[in-house]
Amino acid sequence: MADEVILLDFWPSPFGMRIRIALAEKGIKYEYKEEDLLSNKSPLLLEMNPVHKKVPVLIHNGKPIAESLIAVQYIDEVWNDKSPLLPSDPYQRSQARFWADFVDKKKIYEVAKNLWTKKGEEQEAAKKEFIEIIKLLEQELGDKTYFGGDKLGFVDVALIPFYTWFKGYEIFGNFNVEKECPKFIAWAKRCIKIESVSKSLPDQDKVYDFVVQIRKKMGIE
Ligand SMILES: N[C@@H](CCC(=O)N[C@@H](CS)C(=O)NCC(=O)O)C(=O)O
Repeated sequence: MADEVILLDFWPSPFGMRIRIALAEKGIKYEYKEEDLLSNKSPLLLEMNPVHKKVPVLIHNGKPIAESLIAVQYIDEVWNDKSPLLPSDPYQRSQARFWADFVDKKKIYEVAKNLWTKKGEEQEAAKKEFIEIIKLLEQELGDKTYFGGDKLGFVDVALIPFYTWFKGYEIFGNFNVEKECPKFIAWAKRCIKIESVSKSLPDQDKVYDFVVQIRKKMGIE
């Protein structure tokens, strides 16, 4: 019997984008179910992720896997015959996990939210922190084409979705990431040329319009 794969997601979610890329890398067909997080959470989401009540949730043959980095690793383990995302060497694998975890521990999403929701000192502090995080990632990238080496890997999948939000960060934060971190932007541009990435990510203009809409809802001028 064929696998049943469902992704509960919300289109601008960078966490959901990770799972979309991983599924695309493996060539897995799935049903995409959009959660409208701007209105009520669906009974299905509450049932499938009763602990965090957040998207994304991957549902494989009726069983839920929540938390995007865990779901991406699950995909890599279950469909292990194609496009491995994590290295086979245990040490290299630990390092890939370290840097993907770094992305979440540093809370890029929350730091960046202060770029487009705050002004003055708070916004300046967010800008500084954001650039510091990106510079550390640039160091880790070093001379590699991707974090995964010569092909897309776990850290690339964890990180590239945030690039779709950069237009909003830069316009409302009034700064230019490429000026500060050209190597990072060159990496992002390489990633979005890959088919599994390009077909899984919304374009920056669409996410920017979403940011504008949320700012309006929050009453930010
Ligand atoms: N650590 C989680 C983060 C998921 C997350 O923050 N999802 C957001 C959408 S981008 C959400 O569902 N928010 C709804 C809420 O917080 O109630 C993951 O990696 O999956």
